Amino acid sequence: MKLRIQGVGKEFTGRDTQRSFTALDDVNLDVRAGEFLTLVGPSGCGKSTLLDLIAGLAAPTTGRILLDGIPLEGPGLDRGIVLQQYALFPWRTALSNIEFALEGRAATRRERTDLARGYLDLVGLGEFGDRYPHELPLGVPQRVAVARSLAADPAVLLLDEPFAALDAGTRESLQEELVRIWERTGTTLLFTTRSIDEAVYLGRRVAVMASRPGRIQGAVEVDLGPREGDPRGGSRFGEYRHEVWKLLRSDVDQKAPVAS
Ligand SMILES: Nc1ncnc2c1ncn2[C@@H]1O[C@H](COP(=O)(O)OP(=O)(O)OP(=O)(O)O)[C@@H](O)[C@H]1O
Repeated sequence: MKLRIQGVGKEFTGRDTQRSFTALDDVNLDVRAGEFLTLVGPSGCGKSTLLDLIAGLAAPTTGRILLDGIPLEGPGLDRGIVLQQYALFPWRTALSNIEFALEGRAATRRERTDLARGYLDLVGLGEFGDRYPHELPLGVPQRVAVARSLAADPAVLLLDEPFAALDAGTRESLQEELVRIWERTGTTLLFTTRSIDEAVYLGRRVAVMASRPGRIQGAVEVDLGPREGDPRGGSRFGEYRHEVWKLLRSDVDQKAPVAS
C-alpha cells in the first residue's frame, strides 16, 4: 500500500465571519503503489484541497494521511505536485528547469545535466532543452513541468487539473503522452479533473467526488485493454463513462429538492 487517506476532514474558517466551512468530510481513499488514479468531481468539491493535504501544504482537521504506513507531516520530496499554473522558472531553459529539481539528487553539474536530458527524452522533448518557457509551443511547458516533477523521483506524483486550460486537441495529445510516461516509469499518479472523459481515459481507477461537503462518492475500476488505437470512441469507454456519470449524478439527485 502506498498512499492511505484515512477519515480525512478539512474545515476552513472565514476570516470575517468566524463561521466554519466543511470542505472535506470523512474522505477515505487508498492509492496503490504504481497506480494511476484519477479523481473526478465538480468545481469546488475539494479536489485541490485534498491534493494540498497530501502534498503537506496544509494539515487535515480530522483523520490522517499515510505514505507506506508512515503518517505525513508537512511537505516532502517523496511527493511531487504539478499544478494548472505549472510555474516553470522563466529565466531558465527547459533543461535547466529540470536540472533545478535534481539539485538534491545529483552531486555534480555534469550528472544533473545528463539526468535532466534523460527526463526530457522521457517526455519526448529532447529537442526543446535549450528553449526558454516563453519559446515553447502550446502544451510543451506542461510536459516540462511533468518531467521536472518526475526528476525529483517522488513516490507519488500529484497532478491538479494540469491540462484544464488547454484546447481539446492539445489536451488529448498530452493525455496520451502522460499514459506513455506512466507506462514507462510506473510512478504512482493521482490526477484530478472535472472531465469524465479525461478521468476515464487516464485512470486505471476513477474515484468520484461529491461536493458540499467534499467526499468520495465511489470508485470505478477501468480496464480499456491494450491501447492500440484510440479507445475513446469505443463501447467499453462509453460504459465506464456512464458508470462514472451515474456516481456523479447520484450526488445531484440526492440533493435535488423532493416534490411534495
Ligand atoms: N483557504 C480556503 N479558505 C476557505 N475556503 C476555501 C479555501 N480553500 C478552498 N476553500 C473552499 O473549499 C471548497 C473546495 O475548494 P477546492 O479548490 O478544493 O475545490 P476543487 O474541487 O479543486 O475546485 P476546482 O475544480 O474549481 O479547482 C470550495 O468551496 C472553496 O471555496
